[in-house]
Amino acid sequence: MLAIETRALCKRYGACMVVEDVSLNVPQGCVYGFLGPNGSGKTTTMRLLLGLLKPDGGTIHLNGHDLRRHSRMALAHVGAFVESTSLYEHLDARSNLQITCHLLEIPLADVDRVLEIVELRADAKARVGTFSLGMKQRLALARALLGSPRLLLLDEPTNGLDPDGIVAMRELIRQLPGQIGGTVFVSSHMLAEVQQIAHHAGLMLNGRLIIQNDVRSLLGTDQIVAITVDDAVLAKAVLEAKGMTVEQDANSILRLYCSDSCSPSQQASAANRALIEAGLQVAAIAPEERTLEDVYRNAIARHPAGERQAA
Ligand SMILES: Nc1ncnc2c1ncn2[C@@H]1O[C@H](COP(=O)(O)OP(=O)(O)OP(=O)(O)O)[C@@H](O)[C@H]1O
Repeated sequence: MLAIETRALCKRYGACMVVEDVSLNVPQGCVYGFLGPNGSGKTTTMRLLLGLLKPDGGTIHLNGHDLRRHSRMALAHVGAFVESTSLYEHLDARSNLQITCHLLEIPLADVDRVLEIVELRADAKARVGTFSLGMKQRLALARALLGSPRLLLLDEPTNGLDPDGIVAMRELIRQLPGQIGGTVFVSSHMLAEVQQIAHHAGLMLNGRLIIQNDVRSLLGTDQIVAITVDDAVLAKAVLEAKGMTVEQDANSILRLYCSDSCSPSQQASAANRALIEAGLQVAAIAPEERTLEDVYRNAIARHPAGERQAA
């Protein structure tokens, strides 16, 4: 059973389709990074998942329950913060959480548990108006954690945070699946951040989910070998004469594009041998690490929706 499963989810505003044919597969127990530039449809999708918006087409299942038919069961173990989080600034952190407990009929004892998780226990009696943005975000996260949800939806939790706040939130999110025994679905446009914490990722563009996979597969086995050599022009000619595909960048680093029939390490050895036989000095030769940013840029370049956006 998936934590979130949507099929052909659609939402339009007027004539504009802002979520189109989105089929999410979010496994249990993972951090799922829901990525995309501003306006790509992430928040709208999250509002659909929470039943705050009605879809124009498609289905949503949360923890195996159909959101349309059995919304109470589907949302029973879901916590969220979506967009600007409203906190009572004139009250202290504990009181803010207690109000939510009263509203949702959650035992007050849960307040200490969630304050502990977000590391705000020492500030429980401080007025929220005096909190930094990072502390407010963590308090909003604490509120979403009340009632022990098994699925947590977080919309841009690092928005507006300074570097320290981003690191603190990232570390919190990384640990959440273990702490809640469940799944964290987190939207962001900060790909490098998400790459550090997400096991799975989905990439949105112009309302469409253009890629979805586990992060390891998305980053793939390295298919490019970077080579630093004393004479890049000669080296390129030597490798091309051996039938290899090579490009030279502005810093005279060569990129060897590996063929499917050979692993990157085999190609690296073959290239190294050829260069040394040609009397060249190889300073460095190693598979190049890909990032989610690379994956995303490639996908946008290849995808028709990306061409529309670029036009
Ligand atoms: N209530 C609305 N009425 C009309 N259009 C809307 C409404 N809400 C969102 N949109 C449009 O839907 C598209 C997707 O917006 P959405 O907020 O879902 O994107 P997003 O990926 O979350 O962006 P951001 O990262 O900026 O929050 C945008 O073009 C936006 O202008």
